Amino acid sequence: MATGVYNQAIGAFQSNSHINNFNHQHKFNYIGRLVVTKDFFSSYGLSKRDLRVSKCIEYQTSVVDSVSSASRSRTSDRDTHKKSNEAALILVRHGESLWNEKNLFTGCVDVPLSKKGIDEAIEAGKRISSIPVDLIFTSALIRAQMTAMLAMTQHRHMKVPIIMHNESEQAREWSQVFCKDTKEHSIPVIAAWQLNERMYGELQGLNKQETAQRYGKEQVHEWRRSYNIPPPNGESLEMCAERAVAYFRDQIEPQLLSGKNVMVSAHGNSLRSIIMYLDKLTSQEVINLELSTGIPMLYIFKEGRFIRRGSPIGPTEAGVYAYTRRCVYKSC
Ligand SMILES: O=C(O)[C@@H](CO)OP(=O)(O)O
Repeated sequence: MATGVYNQAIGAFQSNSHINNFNHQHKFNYIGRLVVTKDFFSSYGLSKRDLRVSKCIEYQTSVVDSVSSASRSRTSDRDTHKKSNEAALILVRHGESLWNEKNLFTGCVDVPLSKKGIDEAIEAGKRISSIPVDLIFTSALIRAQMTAMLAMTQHRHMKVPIIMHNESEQAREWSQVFCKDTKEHSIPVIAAWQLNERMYGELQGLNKQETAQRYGKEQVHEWRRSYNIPPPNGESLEMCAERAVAYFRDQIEPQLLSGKNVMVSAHGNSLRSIIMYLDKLTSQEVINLELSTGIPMLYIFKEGRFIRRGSPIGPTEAGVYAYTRRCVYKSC
């Protein structure tokens, strides 16, 4: 296996001013630390010369696309000729919701993004704007759907995300698109309840800080972060994982296997359970896994394995860490 190893993690997951400067100076955006095979390069029609962009890396990554308009017009060709058995998986927790802002337990309550959440979703879109996306999965909740849609407004391919309505024969029939070219410039979006936030039971709508004062920090921490202890009448992470990971394996993995690049826009706990599966975390390790709102995380799927990429390395980048295994729990 011819493999280029990129040792320096800088780039698309750093601050946006950095990204903008970087894009201005170079033809390509890029995604931090990557292991990319030769096949993966050629599958997007990128040459080694095209990919020489930074003193910090040898080559560019093939999941990253050229920003030039000429290259943009070649995108569909490139996609058509894609033969690689590698695919990109982008996971993004929705931007801040109006209830995150108020510090309320949200769970399956369908709350929209706050102003800050909208900005976060747009910033998330900038970070992934050079990664071709073939298919989007979101939860059934509006905050995840808004995040996916807003993120895609920033994408270089300018494809239009279209929600697939599979709830009835009529819904399928009535939402058909009859132009091949228009279809090619669209990205199907599949909304699935299985990717919803874990159901928080009787905590939904309560203030997190007041709940910690009432029941004690430790009890609330147990409800929020233990693996198999559910909040009153709610789902534990284990229960959430049963549906979210099953959905991921049955519906999302086959798409990656077929070479499609997939974005999943979902929630703190549904994504924690999926990451637990992808990174083979133990039920102890997942306790310390925290996800930031609106920070995309990139995985490369190759030969049945998920290779995690994308979180920047270095103390100065703490503000944009997508997630950290070791975090200090804060009762907020
Ligand atoms: O309220 C919720 O639904 C979740 C995510 O915001 O909270 P927690 O941080 O407890 O997982």
